[in-house]
Amino acid sequence: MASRKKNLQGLVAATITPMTEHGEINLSVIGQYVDYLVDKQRVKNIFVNGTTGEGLSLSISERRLLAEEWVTKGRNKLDQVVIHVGALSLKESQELAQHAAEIGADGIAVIAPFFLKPRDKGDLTAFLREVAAAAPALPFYYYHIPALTGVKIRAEELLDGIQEQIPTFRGVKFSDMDLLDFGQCVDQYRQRQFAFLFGVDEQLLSALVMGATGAVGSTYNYLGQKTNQMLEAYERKDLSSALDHQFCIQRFINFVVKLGFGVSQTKAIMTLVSGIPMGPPRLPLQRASKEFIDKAEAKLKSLGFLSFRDLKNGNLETST
Ligand SMILES: CC(=O)N[C@@H]([C@@H](O)[C@H](O)[C@H](O)CO)[C@@H](O)CC(=O)C(=O)O
Repeated sequence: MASRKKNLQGLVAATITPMTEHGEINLSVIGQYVDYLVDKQRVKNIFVNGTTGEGLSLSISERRLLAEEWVTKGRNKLDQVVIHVGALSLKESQELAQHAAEIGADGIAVIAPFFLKPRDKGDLTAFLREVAAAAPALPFYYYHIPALTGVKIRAEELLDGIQEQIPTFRGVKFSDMDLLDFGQCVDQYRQRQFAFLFGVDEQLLSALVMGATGAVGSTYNYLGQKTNQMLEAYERKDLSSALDHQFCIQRFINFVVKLGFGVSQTKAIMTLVSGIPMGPPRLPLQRASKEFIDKAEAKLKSLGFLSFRDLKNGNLETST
């Protein structure tokens, strides 16, 4: 049986994988990264080797090393470390799941295999069940991200009967804009105490209204503090303040989306805001352009998201 640890809730940062200028994973900054999330962003849960972490662009041994480092450095500091173990190969996914259990991770998540795809719910459930079985003591989350996997099976459909197939099933990480599907997951399965983790940061307030119990996302690396303020306002039923916070977050995301936003740009923004070097992305992704970085920096400053006191290695010029 999966441990009855407290449900994964609140903000979960989808961690970036720091890399050296030569494109190797850079484990040396992970301790600093954990402290930054906890102390500066008030984010105490992480989701490792997912989309933002370029998990599918890493080798299995790199994924193992990263998982180990995050678990080790997060010990006694973070609440939960969830490792994404999805892969195209069932064997690799099972190996990573087993490894996550061995190193003491708090949970695993899996995306749908996206090259030879499951045709229907039955195929997908069968794959997920085999991965979950490799780590029978770990809470299991389905990572629903149809725009990237191309697997369009609705989450609501998948959740029907899933615990009978996967006893360790604990929730869904829902990275899609279909609030009808999300709302119906909550409506039909909340009595099961599942975690409903929303993954579209710019729409989180709407998902909270629908019953989201937490959120996993890339922007919580550097807008965690701001998003926590929104969660607190929502919690005390101050919808007007919650909306102000959401709109402010949207102003930034809308701005960068128009410039072209993805994992490379997330790495550049996190480097700017935290002062911790995230390095370049791995091919086929290309570095964010200087033009993007300059514009993002100006926007961050204008929205008050850059605090110069926090900069550790002088990545930025001094403000005027
Ligand atoms: C497609 C994508 O990368 N979505 C992000 C969001 O956090 C996204 O960056 C944010 O909502 C801005 O659009 C997350 O859902 C991804 C995520 O949680 C992960 O890295 O595994």
